[in-house]
Amino acid sequence: MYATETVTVPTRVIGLISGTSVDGIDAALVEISGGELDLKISLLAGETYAYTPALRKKILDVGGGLAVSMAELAELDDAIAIAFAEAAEKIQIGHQSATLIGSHGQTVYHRPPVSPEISNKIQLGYSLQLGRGAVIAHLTGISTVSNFRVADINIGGHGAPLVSRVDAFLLSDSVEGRCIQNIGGIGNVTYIPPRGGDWLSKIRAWDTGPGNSLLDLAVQHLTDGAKSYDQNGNWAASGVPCYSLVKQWLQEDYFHLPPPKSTGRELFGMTYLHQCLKDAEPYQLNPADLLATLTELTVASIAHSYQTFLPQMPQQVLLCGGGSRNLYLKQRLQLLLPSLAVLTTDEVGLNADFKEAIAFAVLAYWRQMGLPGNLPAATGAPSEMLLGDIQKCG
Ligand SMILES: Nc1ncnc2c1ncn2[C@@H]1O[C@H](COP(=O)(O)OP(=O)(O)OP(=O)(O)O)[C@@H](O)[C@H]1O
Ligand SMILES: CC(=O)N[C@H]1[C@@H]2OC[C@@H](O2)[C@@H](O)[C@@H]1O[C@H](C)C(=O)O
Repeated sequence: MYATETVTVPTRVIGLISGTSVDGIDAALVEISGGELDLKISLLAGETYAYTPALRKKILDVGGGLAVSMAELAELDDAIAIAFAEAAEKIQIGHQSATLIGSHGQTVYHRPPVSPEISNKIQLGYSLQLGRGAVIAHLTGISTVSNFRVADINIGGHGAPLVSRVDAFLLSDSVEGRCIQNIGGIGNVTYIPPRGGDWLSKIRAWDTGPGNSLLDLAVQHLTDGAKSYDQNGNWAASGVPCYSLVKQWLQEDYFHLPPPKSTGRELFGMTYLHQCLKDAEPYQLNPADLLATLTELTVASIAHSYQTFLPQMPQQVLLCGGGSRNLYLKQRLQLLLPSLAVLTTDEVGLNADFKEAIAFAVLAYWRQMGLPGNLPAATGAPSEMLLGDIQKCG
């Protein structure tokens, strides 16, 4: 991989994503300049716009395997695109208009590829993000890049994680080695050695496994849907983890699979939680202990993956995503990784809540400039690719 520097005029770009938590559309209005090594961003506005409860339920049902007709699927695709276009309109209020949108859309299905090392029946991956770019472009009048994962998947990659190339150019440091750890519904990491020499070729990235997905589902289960998550991890903090269960759960095949690898709610979803609840029955855990144990699984799977798959331990872990607001989880991760400083990306100047939305703004900007968006070491693709379809407007 080689990297470019480019003289550019700052471009105003909107990044949009709804992640695996399906908690709403993250929108970031960003001013971007430079190419790769000289990439610069300035976040002008960031907001999360909740889906209507009906739309959220439909997305979770379809993502969870509910059979729908093709007409219903098309209707859902359009409804998501309309919600994304509304988010793009709202985030610009009080600001100069953007000239480009990068929209990740809503993942409703993700199947990693089957590689020759795993089976002789090779199979390309499949990843479906709803919320067509064409509808967003027509409604907003702004050229829209979408469908980011397909080009990487079509040549054998996982199509994820895609934020890693952006992490590399926005969050590398000349002295400290860093792990950028997103804790959304699913967790992912980008390992970045200190800048210099052949640092780019040493970057590694993969999906670490569950982020908040099992925790959120457990909270909903324990409160009969009255609560959707454990704020700041307060409930879990009042419990005690059951280490025998954590040890048993860490035997999950996914945690032992070498990177590149990706996953989703298809694995770490409702069926998985039900199995965890069944495994927990003999221990008669109270709700707080159960949440503490599931939190421990998230942090232990992250720490285990660093110890197993990183070429070298970094000096810092920079957390981002909603899980970075879970103080108990952060504290537990620090205990498991005592030699590293566990911080958030906010502490190095990049908003931890909107990093993914910012990343898709940058990916759209690179697409427009003709620069690649994937990192083969992260996705397993054999080469760098231009990512996303451009839907021009006007
Ligand atoms: N203050 C908080 N305390 C504890 N947990 C929080 C807090 N704020 C957010 N979260 C957790 O973060 C989750 C949302 O995280 P985020 O928006 O990063 O996920 P996502 O982007 O949908 O997922 P992914 O990165 O997998 O696509 C919530 O569902 C909740 O579990
Ligand atoms: C298929 C899909 O949407 N995957 C997400 C998901 O959420 C976290 C993890 O799993 C991740 O790697 C990926 O998203 C981020 C934005 C990425 O591609 O970098």
